[in-house]
Amino acid sequence: MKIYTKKDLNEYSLSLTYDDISLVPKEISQVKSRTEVNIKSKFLGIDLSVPVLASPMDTVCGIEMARELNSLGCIGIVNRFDSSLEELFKDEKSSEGVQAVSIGLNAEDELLEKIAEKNFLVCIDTANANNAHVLKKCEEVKKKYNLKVIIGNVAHGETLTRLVDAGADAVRIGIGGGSMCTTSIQTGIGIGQVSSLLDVYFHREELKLNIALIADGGIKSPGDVAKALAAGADIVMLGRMLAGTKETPGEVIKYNDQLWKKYRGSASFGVKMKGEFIEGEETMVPYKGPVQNVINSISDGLKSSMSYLNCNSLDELKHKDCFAILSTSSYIERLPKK
Ligand SMILES: NC(=O)C1=CN([C@@H]2O[C@H](COP(=O)(O)OP(=O)(O)OC[C@H]3O[C@@H](n4cnc5c(N)ncnc54)[C@H](OP(=O)(O)O)[C@@H]3O)[C@@H](O)[C@H]2O)C=CC1
Ligand SMILES: Nc1nc2c(ncn2[C@@H]2O[C@H](COP(=O)(O)O)[C@@H](O)[C@H]2O)c(=O)[nH]1
Repeated sequence: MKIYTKKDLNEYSLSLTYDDISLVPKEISQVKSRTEVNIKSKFLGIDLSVPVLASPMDTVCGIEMARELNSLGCIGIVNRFDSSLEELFKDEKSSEGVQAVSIGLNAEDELLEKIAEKNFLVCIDTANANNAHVLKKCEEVKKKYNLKVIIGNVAHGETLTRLVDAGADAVRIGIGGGSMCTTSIQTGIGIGQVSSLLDVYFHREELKLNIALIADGGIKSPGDVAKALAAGADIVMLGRMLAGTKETPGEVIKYNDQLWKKYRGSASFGVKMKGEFIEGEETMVPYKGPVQNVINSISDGLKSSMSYLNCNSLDELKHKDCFAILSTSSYIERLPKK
């Protein structure tokens, strides 16, 4: 069987996603215990214990989630759709423990000044970073307020230099791959998440650009987190994996003797409240309890993956370069059976 490097995968004829690839352990690991594996990193100057960002969706990240993730050594980006941003600036105490917020293209100076006072990380939350108006907003936020800026999304690395020139510090990679996403069905846009990530990764490396890469959408398990980081992401952005946890905004609902919480796309009817350009769905997900359980499971899975691959740091994982492409049967074989 061929062992693929990132470059091989990037040149593969078909677009690939997480379920198409696997990591291959092929050397003697020197790791004595998974507890010793170091998964610490820095993202735009912030120290992380686990390289996870919560997506700025209204059923994923409000103030409570952002605070809890901060205390767990991750980052939660407060969403722009509900009343969270208003609450955040109510008084001095309300923004304690929060590090990042999202804004739309129409964000005004009044809001940006408050954000700048707190020196928050700003995510310009749009579907398409390859848009002149998004780049203009990015330039404005950088020039006027000199904040760290995340923009997105992109599916390909072709325009990466333009994003960097506009001042972007990080980019969300992935169009059409989110679990609530109907963009591909509605528009025919988007490729597999792994191929998107690799393409942007190689553009960054070849052009020696200084921009952090966020693998955003389609990550379903700690194993997918490991694959995304091995494929070149600096951090992963999660929606579905964090949805349903105690700290997400929204009520816990009892139905058929089971507990549920709502999860919906930012371009769903429920968020937009008008029937134009709907590119997202809405669902109920089982209640999962504290988000700490999810983060612990990601931390364990990632450390274990790195131990198999003889990696002691995330930087080593990024340079491991040992992937397989899975046949459909070998993908199915790897799933637990009843
Ligand atoms: N990762 C992904 O694949 C996607 C993610 N999303 C998420 O949903 C959120 C809400 O999306 P949505 O309200 O549709 O749009 P955005 O919030 O991204 O809209 C940003 C602005 O861009 C304009 N625009 C022009 N062309 C497009 C386009 N092709 N897609 C989207 N906007 C466009 C919009 O105006 P007008 O509406 O008048 O055109 C709007 O003024 C996004 O912020 C993003 O987080 C949405 C779609 C895809
Ligand atoms: N096309 C759409 N994409 C959306 C929408 N809302 C969010 N998103 C994207 O999905 C990820 C989360 O993905 P998941 O697989 O972890 O659930 C999020 O960060 C956005 O990039 C939407 O309505 N339409």
